[in-house]
Amino acid sequence: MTAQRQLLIKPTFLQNMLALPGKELHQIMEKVNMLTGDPEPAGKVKVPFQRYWQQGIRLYRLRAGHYRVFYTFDKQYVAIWTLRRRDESTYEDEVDLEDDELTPEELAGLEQAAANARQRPDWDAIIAKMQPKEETTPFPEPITEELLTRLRIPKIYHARLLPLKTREALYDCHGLDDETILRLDEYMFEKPIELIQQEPTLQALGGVDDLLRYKEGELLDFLLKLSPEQEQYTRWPLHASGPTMVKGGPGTGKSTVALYRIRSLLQQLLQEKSTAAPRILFTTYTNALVKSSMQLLQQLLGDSMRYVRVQTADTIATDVLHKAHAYKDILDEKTLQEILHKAVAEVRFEGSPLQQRAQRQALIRMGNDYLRQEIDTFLVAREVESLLEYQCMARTGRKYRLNGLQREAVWRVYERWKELVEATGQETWQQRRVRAARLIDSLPSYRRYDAVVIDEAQDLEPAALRLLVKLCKAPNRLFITADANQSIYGSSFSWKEVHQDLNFQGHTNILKANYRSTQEIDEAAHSYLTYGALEPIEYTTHYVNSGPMPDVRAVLTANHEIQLLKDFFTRACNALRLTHSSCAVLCPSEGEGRQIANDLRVEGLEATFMSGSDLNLKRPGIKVLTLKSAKGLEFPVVAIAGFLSGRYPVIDEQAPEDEQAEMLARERRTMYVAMTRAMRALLVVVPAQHENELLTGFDSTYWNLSSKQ
Ligand SMILES: Nc1ncnc2c1ncn2[C@@H]1O[C@H](COP(=O)(O)OP(=O)(O)OP(=O)(O)O)[C@@H](O)[C@H]1O
Repeated sequence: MTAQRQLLIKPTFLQNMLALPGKELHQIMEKVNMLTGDPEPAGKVKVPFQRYWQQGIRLYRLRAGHYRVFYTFDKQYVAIWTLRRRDESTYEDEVDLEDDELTPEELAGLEQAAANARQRPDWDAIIAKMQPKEETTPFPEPITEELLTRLRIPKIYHARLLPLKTREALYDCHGLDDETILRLDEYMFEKPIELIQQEPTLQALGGVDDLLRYKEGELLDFLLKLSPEQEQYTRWPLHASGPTMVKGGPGTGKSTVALYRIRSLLQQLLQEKSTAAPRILFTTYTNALVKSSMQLLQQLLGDSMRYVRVQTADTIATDVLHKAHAYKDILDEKTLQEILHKAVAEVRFEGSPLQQRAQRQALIRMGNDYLRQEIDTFLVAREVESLLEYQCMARTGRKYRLNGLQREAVWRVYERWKELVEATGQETWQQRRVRAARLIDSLPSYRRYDAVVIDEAQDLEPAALRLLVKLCKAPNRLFITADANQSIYGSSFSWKEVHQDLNFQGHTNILKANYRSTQEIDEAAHSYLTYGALEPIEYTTHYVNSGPMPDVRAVLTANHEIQLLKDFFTRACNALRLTHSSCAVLCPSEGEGRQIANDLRVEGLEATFMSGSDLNLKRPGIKVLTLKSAKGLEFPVVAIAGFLSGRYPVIDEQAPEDEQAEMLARERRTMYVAMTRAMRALLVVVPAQHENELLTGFDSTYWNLSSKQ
C-alpha cells in the first residue's frame, strides 16, 4: 500500500469548494482523498495538463463527475490548486488530450518540456488575455439565492446582487465588501492558472476532514506551508549554544519564520516540565507590525496565544521606566531643534583661538542635522561616556570621517545639549532606551521571558537591543531577524558591540527564496539599490513568482500623475483579478499622501491616507501611506508617487559631501524598502521637469522605461 501524502491546497480551491453543492462535494472529497494515496497519472483519469507543462508548471487533472480537479504532487505531498466544471467548448485543448492516452514516451517528452520551459512566461500576452475584451462581460449563469447561500455571501448583500448580470456591474456595485466581489468573480470567471500558481500553498494537516470542516464553517483558516529551508529555522533547538539570527532579502519570509519559531518554541517549552507557564516575547519595529503580527500569531497559536506578549521595544522601555518609577515625558520635535541650536550657539571650546575657530567651522560644515544624528544614534544610543572614549571609537556606519578636533567640537556641543535637555525634565527616545536598558538590572522582580524573538532588528538601536537581550532568560533563547539593506533609520553596527551575548557565530542563516514579490520587481529594486546598499545584495537566489517588469513613468503635472495612478490601478486590478483594496500609493510625506488620496477620491476612487499610528489595512479602497510607514507591510499593487513638488529627498546641500552621500544612501534604502512592498505590480512616478538623485538609476534591463516622458 502506498503511503498517504500530505494534503496541500491553494486558496482558489477553497473558494471553489464553497460553491459546490452537497452531492458533488462528497464525490470531489473522495477523489481528493484518493489522490493523497495515489496521484500518479493513470489512463484517461489522471493526466498531465500539457499546455502548462510546456510552461514549466507540472499540473495534472483528474476527472471527477462534472468537474476536473487540478493538482500537482511530489513524493511528500499532493497540492490541489483548483476545481473546474467540465465544459467541452471551453477546454478544447483538454478534450484533445483526454481522448488520447499518453504513452510513456509522450510523458517523458512533457517532462523534458517542463524542464526546458522558460523561467519567465510572456506576461504581456497573459495579461492581454486576462483583460476584458468587450465593454461588458456577462455572467455565464444567473446569480440566484441558492448560489449566494452556497458561496456564504452575507444575506444583507443578496438583494443588491440578484439583479446583476455583468462583471462590470459587480465591480461597480456600491456597498459590497471586497471578499464578496472576489468570491463571486472567482465563481463566475475561472482564475488563470498562472495566478493560482502564485497563491500561497496551505496545509490541510487533518486531510480531507479539514476541508469538510472548512465547508461547514468550523475551521476558518489554514496554515501556510513553509519551505524546508524555512521550516528548518523554525526548529532551531532550545538548547543551542547561542542566539540565532535569520537574515535574508525582502520577502524571503523572515517575519513568517519568526512567527512559526514562536510556535515551535512554545511547543518545546510546554513539553519541558520545569517551565511553569512559558512566557515568550515577540517584538517588532512599529505598532502597525505589532497589530498584524498579533493577528497572525492568534491564527497560528489559538489559545496558546496567552503565553505570548507582542510589543515594540519602545513600549517595553516605557513600561520598564514606569515600573522603576523613573518615567519622563518625551521631548517634542520643535523643542529638540531649539535645544540643539542653543547648544551650538552657547558651546565654549578649549585650545588656542585658531583651534577654537576651526572647531566652530567644523560644526558649521557638519550642519545641525548631521550633528543631531551623531548625538542621537551614536553618542546617546551607544552610550559614549567620555571624550577619550569618543576619540578612540570606530564610528561604524558613519561615512563622514571626523578628526580629533572635530570630535572634540561635537563632544562639547553634546555636553551642553545634555544639560539643556536635563533642565526640561524630559528626554529623547534614545535616552529613554538607554535608561531602560540600564534600569532593568535594578528591577529583579521584572519578569524575564523564557524566549525573545526580535523581528526587523536592523532598525533597533543598540540600547533597545540590549534591553531585549536582558529580558531573555538565556542567550540561546534569542531569535533575531534582520536585513541591513532595509535599514532606514539607524546606521549599521556590529552585533557583538551591542552585547556580548549577541554572538551569532555559527548561528546565522540566510533565507534565499523570495515569496512576496515577482522576480521582476525584486531584481528591479535590487538594481536601483546598487548605490546605497549596506550589505551585498545578491542574497536572493530563488523566486516563486514572476510577472511583468515594473514601470517608471515621468509626469509634468499633479493631474497627469493622478490619471496615471488611476489607469495603473485599474489595469493591474483587472489583470490580477483584484479590487482597489489591494492597491497602495507610497509617498514621501504625509502632505503629499493626503493630497493624492484626496485627488483619487475626486476621480471617484475610494482612497484613504493612513498615518503610521493609524493604519487600518482592512479598510476598503486604496491605501495611501508614507514610504516609511510601509516598512514590513506588503500590497499586491504598489505605486510610489508624490515627488512633483521637488522637495524630496531633503538633503542639506551645505553639509559635507560624504554626509550628503550618506543621507542619499539612507533615502535610497527607504525607496528600496517601499519598492519591495509590491507583490505583483509596481509603478514609480517621477517628475519630468527636474532631475532628482533619488529618482535616478533605473536600469532599463530591469525597469520598463519605454513610456518615460
Ligand atoms: N513558504 C512560503 N510560501 C508561501 N508564502 C510565503 C512563504 N513564506 C513566506 N511567505 C509569504 O511571503 C510574504 C513575505 O513574508 P515575510 O513578510 O515573512 O518576509 P520578510 O522576509 O520578513 O520580508 P521583509 O523583510 O521584506 O519585511 C508574506 O506574504 C508571507 O506570507
